[in-house]
Amino acid sequence: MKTVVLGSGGWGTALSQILCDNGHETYLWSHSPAKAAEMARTRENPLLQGVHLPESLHITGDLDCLKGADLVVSAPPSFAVRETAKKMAPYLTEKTVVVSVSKGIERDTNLRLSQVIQEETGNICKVAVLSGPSHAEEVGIRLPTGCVAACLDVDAARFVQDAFMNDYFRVYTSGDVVGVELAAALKNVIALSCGVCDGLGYQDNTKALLMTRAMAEITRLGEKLGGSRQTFGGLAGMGDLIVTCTSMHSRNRRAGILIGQGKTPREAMEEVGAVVEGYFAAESIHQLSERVGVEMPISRCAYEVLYQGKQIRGVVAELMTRAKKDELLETAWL
Ligand SMILES: NC(=O)c1ccc[n+]([C@@H]2O[C@H](COP(=O)([O-])OP(=O)(O)OC[C@H]3O[C@@H](n4cnc5c(N)ncnc54)[C@H](O)[C@@H]3O)[C@@H](O)[C@H]2O)c1
Ligand SMILES: O=P(O)(O)OC[C@H](O)CO
Repeated sequence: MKTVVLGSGGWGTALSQILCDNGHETYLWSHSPAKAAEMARTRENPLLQGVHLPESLHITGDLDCLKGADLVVSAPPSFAVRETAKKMAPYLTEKTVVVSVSKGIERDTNLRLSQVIQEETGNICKVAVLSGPSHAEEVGIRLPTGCVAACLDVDAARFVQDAFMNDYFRVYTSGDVVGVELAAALKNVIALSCGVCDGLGYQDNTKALLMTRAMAEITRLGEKLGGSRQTFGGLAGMGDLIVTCTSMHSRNRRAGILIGQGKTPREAMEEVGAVVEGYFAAESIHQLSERVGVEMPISRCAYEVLYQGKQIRGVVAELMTRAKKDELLETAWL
């Protein structure tokens, strides 16, 4: 079949390689024609160092590659999902499946990214999401990885599973689009916070405390917004939280380390040099949790440090000395 990946960051590029490996006619589109030409010439993406892209991969800056596509992968950073969806819309038919792989929440509207795509494409096509513990750097060198393909339409979820699954990329299906998408966005704020702990010199006890209590608050908000509890204990939830909080591949964690060492959020993001979704998601999550009345102490503290200039050590002391709780009463997700 014909597949098109829109967005040539590390993740779009790694996914386009899987689709090539699986024998699909695959196009990787970059919003920068110059960048597309350079990648086509070198067969490399500087964001995915050491990976030589398959000769069968078509790399282009021309949106006409979308003509007749069976599967379209939406892979830009969250801030560009709406403009990318507007661009793809004229090419879609009722047979096209669009799969969103970006991890975030749209600023201003606080919509999930599949909702943004659905808004811009009408109900022409089916929209699925693909998420899980999956750093592009490792998928790029074909290390065993697992993800979840979620769609309300079971056939579309299976279609995505079939398109991507192979001996190094295992895909499970799910009907919980809301949970899978929220888990992806929410964990980025926690990965950034784990990085801050590293930057401060805190060690393993602190990070285990942070990750475990973060799961409780992520699940609280996710369920309130319509996600299934089980999803947060699965690959897209716990799995992605673990990988992002512990890996040096994580841009969110790396930005957090720099902030913990004293850099401002802006300086940290510039130094990381790739999209740090957790910074943007922190604001949306703060607004969403306030709107629906869900307590999220860790995410709120991250918001206060990132957007209100609160002192990190003061915030940590505040978290540690919150009102006393009973763990079983407070850990409904278990
Ligand atoms: N990198 C990963 O391991 C990984 C894994 C899973 C999900 N994701 C998610 O995928 C999304 C993309 O991340 P990434 O790591 O591929 O990005 P990246 O940081 O590697 O690169 C960002 C890319 O976005 C492109 N871009 C910038 N403005 C654009 C626009 N207006 N329209 C289209 N493209 C534009 C740039 O050309 C650049 O190539 C993010 O939401 C991220 O959370 C990333
Ligand atoms: O590099 P990060 O922090 O954006 O994380 C990438 C993926 O979400 C890991 O699954």
